[in-house]
Amino acid sequence: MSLEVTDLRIEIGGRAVVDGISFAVPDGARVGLIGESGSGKSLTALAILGLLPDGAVASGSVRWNDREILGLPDRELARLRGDDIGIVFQEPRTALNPIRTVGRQIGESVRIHEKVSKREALARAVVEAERVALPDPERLVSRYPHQLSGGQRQRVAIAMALACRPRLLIADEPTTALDVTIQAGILSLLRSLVHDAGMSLVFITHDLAVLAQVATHAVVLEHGRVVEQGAVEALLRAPSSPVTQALLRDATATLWHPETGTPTAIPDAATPRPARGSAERHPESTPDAADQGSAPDAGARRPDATPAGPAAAQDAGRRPPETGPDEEDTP
Ligand SMILES: Nc1ncnc2c1ncn2[C@@H]1O[C@H](COP(=O)(O)OP(=O)(O)OP(=O)(O)O)[C@@H](O)[C@H]1O
Repeated sequence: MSLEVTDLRIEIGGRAVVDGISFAVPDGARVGLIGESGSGKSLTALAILGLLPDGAVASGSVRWNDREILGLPDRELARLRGDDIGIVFQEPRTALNPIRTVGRQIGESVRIHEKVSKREALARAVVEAERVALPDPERLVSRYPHQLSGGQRQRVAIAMALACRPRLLIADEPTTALDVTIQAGILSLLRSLVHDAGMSLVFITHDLAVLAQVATHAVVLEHGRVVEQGAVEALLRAPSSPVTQALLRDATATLWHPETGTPTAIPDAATPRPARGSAERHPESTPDAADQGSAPDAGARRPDATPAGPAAAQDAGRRPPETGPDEEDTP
């Protein structure tokens, strides 16, 4: 199933905040929307999902599986969200209901879309929690969001988004609110889940280094317009627009010191994947200790403490950082 956005325009108060954006996400593709704050990334995603704020008017075309979905009635869009298209937002705290157990919340998305009993939904919640590598899923489903760490909450939000096996996942800055070590674990999980399910991905970020870890194609936005798009590898090697060049400078600063590393060595989603059976293809087999809790020493691998060089960057992107077992359930 493919997504095609053509000449999308969004006006708010007579101002064109998204001004003729076009891009395609073929079946199974992983596309990043990248740009500075205010470039129109989130509104583009919200328009695709039919979730634009009041006062925003969209025109152009959004085709999902060859069907026009821009302007569909709310009821049909609601069915599409969850059934076909999953969503993960930046701040899991706001996506989760603080007074409901996480099991009930994961199960709820299953119940709404698959009309199963409460008991079945809870059983599915355990399976889904396991799928996103949450520790001790049987016990975890009876906990409340505030009892989990930030990384665990984001895993719950991902489980909710994927519970009904959507064909497209839209993730809007899903790791921006997380510590850099936790970020790596979530990115690796997302990449594995999307790859293993053959899902398509639209990943929104302002960080080219993050984008390079999950997407193979990037659409660069500025002031609501596409300034450049192409394979991530090509953009990293030869960014043509000043915007992409600036994003690349910022990205390299995020992960390693540019004077000792080369930008093309940013962990790259196009890099061949390890053989089946490895931890990366089966994230559930190796719970990522780094985001099982807010590790007291999590800052030890913040950008300024990260060893310089591409190897360090690759390390940050691919290997679950090691932390002690006593960090596991710390909220
Ligand atoms: N509800 C709103 N009312 C008025 N203007 C809005 C609203 N939402 C977004 N905008 C404006 O639309 C433009 C694009 O916003 P959008 O949130 O899509 O940008 P973004 O690239 O996702 O930025 P960020 O990375 O900060 O989330 C910005 O100029 C923003 O100020």
